[in-house]
Amino acid sequence: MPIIIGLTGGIGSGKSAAADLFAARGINIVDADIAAREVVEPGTVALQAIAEHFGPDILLADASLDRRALREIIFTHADEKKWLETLLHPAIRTLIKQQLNEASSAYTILVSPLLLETDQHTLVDRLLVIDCPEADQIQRAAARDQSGPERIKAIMANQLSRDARLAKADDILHNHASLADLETQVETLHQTYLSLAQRD
Ligand SMILES: CC(C)(COP(=O)(O)OP(=O)(O)OC[C@H]1O[C@@H](n2cnc3c(N)ncnc32)[C@H](O)[C@@H]1O)[C@@H](O)C(=O)NCCC(=O)NCCS
Ligand SMILES: Nc1ncnc2c1ncn2[C@@H]1O[C@H](COP(=O)(O)OP(=O)(O)OP(=O)(O)O)[C@@H](O)[C@H]1O
Repeated sequence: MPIIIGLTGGIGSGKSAAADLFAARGINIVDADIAAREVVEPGTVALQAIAEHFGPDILLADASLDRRALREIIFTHADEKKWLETLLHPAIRTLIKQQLNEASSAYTILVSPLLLETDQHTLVDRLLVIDCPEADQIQRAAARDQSGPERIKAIMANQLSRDARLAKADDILHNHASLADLETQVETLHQTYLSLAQRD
């Protein structure tokens, strides 16, 4: 199996932006946030369990999950977050493993906000952390999600601290400057990973 690079970072740190730059270089990306959406699509057992637990108001008119409503609940009620994670994380892991097995590029990237908070880190060979000042995380995520800074801070409080994440990194992308600057760093790492993949 090709080497798997785990890409993680806090909300709004630039994981998707970095993953897009690796994808543009032909690298297969497995994205835990996308897997997390797939396991709750209409018709899944997980969505049915969520509707039974939180009540039918958690569904939109088209029977899909009201993600904004669930987000409000789980980041203000720790017990409900635990319940949801116990339901979803095993299903997300199974789907991620399946998608990693299907990857065919020289190396593969698993991008996940909770790589270190869950057992997903056991699926990767090397850890790439994307990092930026917390003020940038809050400003970028709030602008992207049309959400208040307090909401973003509440999510950050449920994720590993910046220092704890950096302490575990094999490689770091410093995303405090422009997207062009990020691309320069991605290109350098891409060459490193290609060399590592050839050695394997
Ligand atoms: C609560 C939900 C419905 C909110 O959906 P929404 O579309 O608003 O956000 P999205 O899924 O794009 O997540 C945005 C960001 O929130 C953060 N986040 C999401 N879930 C969690 C969590 N359980 N703990 C900490 N941070 C989280 C991540 O940084 C993520 O990138 C959704 O995030 C969810 O189902 N979370 C539980 C599953 C999970 O843990 N997913 C994370 C990937 S494994
Ligand atoms: N260096 C940068 N300069 C300006 N904007 C940036 C930069 N990096 C990322 N962004 C923007 O900031 C926002 C957050 O980035 P992105 O969505 O990649 O973060 P993420 O880590 O994937 O977040 P999440 O954990 O919520 O999935 C996006 O709108 C993105 O385009």
